[in-house]
Amino acid sequence: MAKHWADFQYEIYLNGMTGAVPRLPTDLTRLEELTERRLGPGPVGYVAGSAGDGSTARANRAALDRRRIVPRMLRNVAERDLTVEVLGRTLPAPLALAPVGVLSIMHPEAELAAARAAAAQGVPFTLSSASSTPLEEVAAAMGDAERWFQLYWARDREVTRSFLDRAKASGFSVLVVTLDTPLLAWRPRDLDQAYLPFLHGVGTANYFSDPAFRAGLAKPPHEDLNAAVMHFVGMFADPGKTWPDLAFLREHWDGPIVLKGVLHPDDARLAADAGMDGVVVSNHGGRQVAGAVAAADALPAVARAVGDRLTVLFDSGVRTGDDVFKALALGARAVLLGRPYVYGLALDGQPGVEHVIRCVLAELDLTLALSGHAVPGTVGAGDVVEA
Ligand SMILES: Cc1cc2nc3c(=O)[nH]c(=O)nc-3n(C[C@H](O)[C@H](O)[C@H](O)COP(=O)(O)O)c2cc1C
Ligand SMILES: O=C(O)C(=O)c1ccccc1
Repeated sequence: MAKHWADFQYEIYLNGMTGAVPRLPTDLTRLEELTERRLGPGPVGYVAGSAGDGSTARANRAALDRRRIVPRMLRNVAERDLTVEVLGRTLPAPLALAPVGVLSIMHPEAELAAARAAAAQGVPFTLSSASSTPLEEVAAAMGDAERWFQLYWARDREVTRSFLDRAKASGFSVLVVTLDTPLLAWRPRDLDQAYLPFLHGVGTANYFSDPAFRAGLAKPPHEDLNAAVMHFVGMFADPGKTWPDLAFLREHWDGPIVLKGVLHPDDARLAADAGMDGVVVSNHGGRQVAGAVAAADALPAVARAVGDRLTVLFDSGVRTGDDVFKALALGARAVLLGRPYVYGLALDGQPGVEHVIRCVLAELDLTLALSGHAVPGTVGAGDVVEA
């Protein structure tokens, strides 16, 4: 019998009767405010903030809220199984942790705590290129648990090639190439606080430890931090890239490649034509293009265009289990969870991230069951309406 994630519900009730309450609330939408109280406005501003006036981040939420689930009855949901096949591997649920850089601004154990939490729950962890911890250390903390590597596609080919080699050698299976951040967007909240973590060297661990990156420096990073940071700023992303450049990545990465930040169906078709394995329909949590289409509004057309050729993943605005359900109904095979786990990390390290994962999946399990689904695969367009 498959694991019932919903059992977490009675675990909380029964523990609560003996006076043991969860250290974090089960309403995950409260975590941002709690984190702000704990850490102050700079770090939380960076995580919670978005591009421009914040309209894209709000649109992400509105697009999910506007979809309403239409539950079906009497369909035998006694035995449920949230397992899904994604990119050739079996995941315990249609969920992975999204790549989030600079996690040390949230918690001293940063990516190590988040990766251990994901591993403990069996959920894939996606490590950002801009992690605060070198990828080899994160891999070592994960045993043989499923891990994906997010690539910021550097201007410098040798650095990119070195990252791919290192990620491969450290057992990262899926390459997630982020396309929507060739430049950092206009982010007023960070501008007004003059708060940008990587200008202090945070989130540069993979670069500063990389032989190909260091070859471009006159002095090692610890001797001239400013020069190393400016070298990073000038090369970690490349606005000059075009679709034919993907051949280089396809040539140097044997496993699945997923393009993150696709919103237009034609871009999804180009991804398939370039030999990619999947896309993440995402607007980077509203952090890149102010005024962009909500990710959930873009999802159905992308799924219709390439759903039979590519694995379609989704992020941007997912906060609860019912959001995951809605994403499945709109055409996603699985969902990446972003900010909620980052707040769980800030508030309680590894246990905080595990709490967030377990809450989302318990709620998803219950939403599926109460809507008439024993498995994610039966969820479809007919299960939601647009209100
Ligand atoms: C603080 C922060 C840092 C992020 N860093 C990265 C990153 O390094 N690479 C990347 O591909 N996406 C990054 N993202 C975007 C996430 O992967 C994801 O697309 C986004 O958080 C989804 O939106 P949501 O958190 O509102 O659900 C970052 C997001 C946040 C909030
Ligand atoms: O802040 C972000 O959204 C992001 O993607 C990023 C980019 C560079 C370094 C760290 C995070």
